[in-house]
Amino acid sequence: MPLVTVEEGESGGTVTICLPPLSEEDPLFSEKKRLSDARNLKFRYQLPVSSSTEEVLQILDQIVQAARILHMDEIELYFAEDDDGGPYSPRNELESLNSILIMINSLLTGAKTDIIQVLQVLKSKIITMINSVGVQNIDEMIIEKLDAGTEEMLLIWGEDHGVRTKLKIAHFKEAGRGAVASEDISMGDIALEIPESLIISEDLVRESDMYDPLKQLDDITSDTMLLLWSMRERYNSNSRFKIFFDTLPEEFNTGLSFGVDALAVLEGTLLLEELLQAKQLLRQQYDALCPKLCANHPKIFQQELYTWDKFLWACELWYSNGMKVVLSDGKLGTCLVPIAGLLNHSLCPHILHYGRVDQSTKSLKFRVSRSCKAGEQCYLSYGTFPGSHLITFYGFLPKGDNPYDVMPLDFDDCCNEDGRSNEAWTGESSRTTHMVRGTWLSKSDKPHAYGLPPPLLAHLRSVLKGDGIEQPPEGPKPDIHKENERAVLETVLSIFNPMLEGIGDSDDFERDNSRWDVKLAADYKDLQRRIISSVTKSCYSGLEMLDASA
Ligand SMILES: C[S@@+](CC[C@H](N)C(=O)[O-])C[C@H]1O[C@@H](n2cnc3c(N)ncnc32)[C@H](O)[C@@H]1O
Repeated sequence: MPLVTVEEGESGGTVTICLPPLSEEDPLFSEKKRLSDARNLKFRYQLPVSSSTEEVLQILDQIVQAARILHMDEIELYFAEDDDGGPYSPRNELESLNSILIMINSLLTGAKTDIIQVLQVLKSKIITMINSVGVQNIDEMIIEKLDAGTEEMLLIWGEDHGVRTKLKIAHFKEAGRGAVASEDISMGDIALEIPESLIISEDLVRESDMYDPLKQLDDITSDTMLLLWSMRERYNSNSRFKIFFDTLPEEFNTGLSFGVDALAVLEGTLLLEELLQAKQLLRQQYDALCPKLCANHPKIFQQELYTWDKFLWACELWYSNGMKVVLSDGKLGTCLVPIAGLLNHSLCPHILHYGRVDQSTKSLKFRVSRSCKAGEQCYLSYGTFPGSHLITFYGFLPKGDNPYDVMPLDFDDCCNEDGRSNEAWTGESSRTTHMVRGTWLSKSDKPHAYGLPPPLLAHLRSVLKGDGIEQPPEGPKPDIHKENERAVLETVLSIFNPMLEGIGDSDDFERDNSRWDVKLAADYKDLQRRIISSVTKSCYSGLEMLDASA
């Protein structure tokens, strides 16, 4: 789906700028519409060519606010406060600003002289804004060494097979290998291009002798077939991808490999349960598949290549390096993409979209959405994941404030006593799942916002008031009743105070000398403690404020 469509209109000395209208097919349509209406934002703007720079920038501010709403995801929308026009997250900001830049560039092509000036003012401001997203959000890693042995050979192999790159490989203290710009890469440029023929995809299993026995199994997915294929290919000295397999780590260090000490540190967190369940599921999958395949087809599935440890290694490989790609035949699948698999993740990435093979060039292009200077690490976005997911499947916590680090809250009371659901503001059945995140991320100045998400407050206010009708979080000012407010804050405290007790005080061991998993588990627990304490502190300040205004 194109992010932006361009409609140029010029009548009577006006430039018309159209953002794509909100689509009713967007599952978040009604909430985005409500928010844009509440803020009086439009998706079509008219700029007189005679406008002063100040006037142009004022309209641009409105355009940017509207684009931010268009590009909001569910979490950003859930936490959006009515007095905060953004930015909401580096991802949302980069998407929004890039979509406007694409539109302006397209308007500039063939524009008449009088409108070029207005468009240039817009363009230069947008470029400044994009650059400042990087400056404000990036936390650089420390390069340990640039020269990278086998990785260098992987790059040479790639270039011999049609890879084009403006990246070289470096080692970083915090993240192992990563990619660094070997020259200045400008916004919109392609940092890396991988021919489709180098992508490890389902087709390779279909072409192999494994396909016959595998396709006879019930319920086996293409992803699992490919995982089993990679377990053997890893040791195939004649593999076309030998150099790729040779550069893979011996150990992946994801949450799936946490030892007992690390798991003990996680006591009191939801992550402990998640990790144990994920591992148990993998073990069940292994037991159901590998022993039988090895017994029935010993020539194809050699027992020594299909041990539990090797299966777990392959799972970690696919979880931490797999990319969802739409191939040129239109099929979507999880693939391994040599060289691209060396890019690290950032909350403020350079590369946001990379999942579709270009039909005309039959290659996967990694285009930067913000510039990357020579020598800077070039980052990818792995997705909008909370820390628990990144630890489980990738084995790290990103630096900086992660807006997707949310704690879910399930409420049973989705309906009123008479059984009506609360459809007043959502237009859909009411949420049963709410969430919180660190209240330091809230930018609202409203006295009754408490740093908590508007839908959660609306839900609790209505449930505790007893009328069961939720106020639209962005709608007319909610009626503030002090006793109701107190009850809301006390309810939140009654959930989070026991959690804080359960998680306990900060572990007082020497982290720097601990194993990687124990240190990571302790960092995760600190983060959870910080989020929970921010919620309880905000509630206590809210209660104090209510007392003071009594
Ligand atoms: C796709 S690979 C990237 C290349 C990887 N650094 C390597 O040396 O093979 C994903 C892995 O890189 C590491 N990684 C990626 N982004 C990171 C980050 N921001 N901080 C720490 N580690 C990161 C994690 O170990 C993750 O599982």
